[in-house]
Order: sequence, then structure tokens, then C-alpha cells
Amino acid sequence: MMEREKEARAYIEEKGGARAIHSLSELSERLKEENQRQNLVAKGSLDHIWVRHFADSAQLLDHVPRETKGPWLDLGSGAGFPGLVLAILRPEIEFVLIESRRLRVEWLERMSSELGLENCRIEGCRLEQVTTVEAGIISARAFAPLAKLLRLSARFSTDDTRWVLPKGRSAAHEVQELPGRESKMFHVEQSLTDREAGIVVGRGKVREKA
Ligand SMILES: C[S@@+](CC[C@H](N)C(=O)[O-])C[C@H]1O[C@@H](n2cnc3c(N)ncnc32)[C@H](O)[C@@H]1O
Repeated sequence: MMEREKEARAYIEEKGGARAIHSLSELSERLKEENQRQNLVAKGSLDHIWVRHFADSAQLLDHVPRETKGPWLDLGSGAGFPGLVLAILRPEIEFVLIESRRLRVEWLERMSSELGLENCRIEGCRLEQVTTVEAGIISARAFAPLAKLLRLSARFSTDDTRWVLPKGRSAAHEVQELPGRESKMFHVEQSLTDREAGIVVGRGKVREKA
């Protein structure tokens, strides 16, 4: 279990090297400033950004085979978790961060530009309005209950789509509650940053109607 900021930094450095550490240090400073203007993340998490947001996002890479191709869709990116962190760590993958709230969209656009993330596009609208693309990977943290999340994003999935969905404490229960075929498509992996949380992981096409 990763509980200390120092451990989280080392874990991320192993994944993205000094370049990623530099970009994330900048993101951390900017997030602390911006959080005084808009409520991007819980105030109590600002002293633990490397564990609670950066490593929590980066760990999704442990569940996606290295050769998997994008585009990587991150639904309801908010402050940029996990999307911005992953775009920093995997510059060769095309990321699409979907977020509907205007101030958050502006923040994501600013950070993507300031961090020089040429692989990162922001869709500033509701997910329901995004043009259908075939996603290689779909992530979403704290976006919607699993069944609803799958219905809303089904049209982006193909037989090869990888799903990585941090789901907190309700992960196993939410998978069990899915219709039969889908409950078999997904399993739960233990989170490295919260001993009680799970990440719903799966592969394949989800039907738009269960
Ligand atoms: C609880 S926040 C989580 C943000 C981020 N993923 C995180 O974990 O820190 C959920 C985000 O999803 C966005 N959102 C909710 N419904 C949406 C929709 N239908 N389309 C696009 N964004 C949506 C909200 O504006 C909000 O920023």
C-alpha cells in the first residue's frame, strides 16, 4: 500500500522518469493555486496530492498492456484525474478528456497547453454530445455509478476496448449488480493508494442497452 508522498513520487518516476516528475510538480503547484478559485479537489487532499491524485491516477497503467493503442477517453476529468496525469506519462497515446463544467474545461485547456501536452485534447461538453469514436481505452474516476457509466459510454467501445474504472469501496458490489454478460466482462483489482478501494478492469464491447 502506498501511503507516503515520497513513495508515490518514486512510483511515478519509475513510470515516467524525471520529465514526468517535473510536469507533475508544476501541476501540483498550479492545482493548489487554482483550488482557491474553484473547488477542483477536496481541500484535505491538497497535502497528499502525489498519493491521492497522481499515483491514484498513474496506477491505472498497471492494468493496461503497454502495446494498447488509443484514443484513451477519460470521462468527467474534472481537475484532470486521471486524464492529465496519464497524458503526461504516456505521450505516445492520444488522450481525449471529456468535461462539461466550463471553469474546469478552461483549467484543463490551460494546463494541457502550459505542460505542452500535444497528445491531449479537451472535449468541453457533456459526454452525451461527444461524437462517437472507437476508444482503445476508457477511464473514469468518480464519474457515475458503474451501470450508468457503461450505458453512457457503450457507443465508444469495441471488442478490444480496455476499461479502467477506479470505483472506491463499492467496486465489487457494482460489478455484481451488472447484467450477466457484463458482470463476467469485468473484475476488480485492488487499489495501491487506498486499501479499501477497487479498480474495475475489463475488456470488450458494452451494449448500449443491457
Ligand atoms: C466528481 S467529479 C470527478 C472528477 C475527476 N475525475 C476526479 O476524480 O477528480 C465528476 C466530474 O464529471 C463531470 N461530469 C459529470 N457528468 C458529466 C457528463 N455527462 N459529461 C461530461 N462531464 C460530466 C463533472 O463536471 C465533474 O467535473
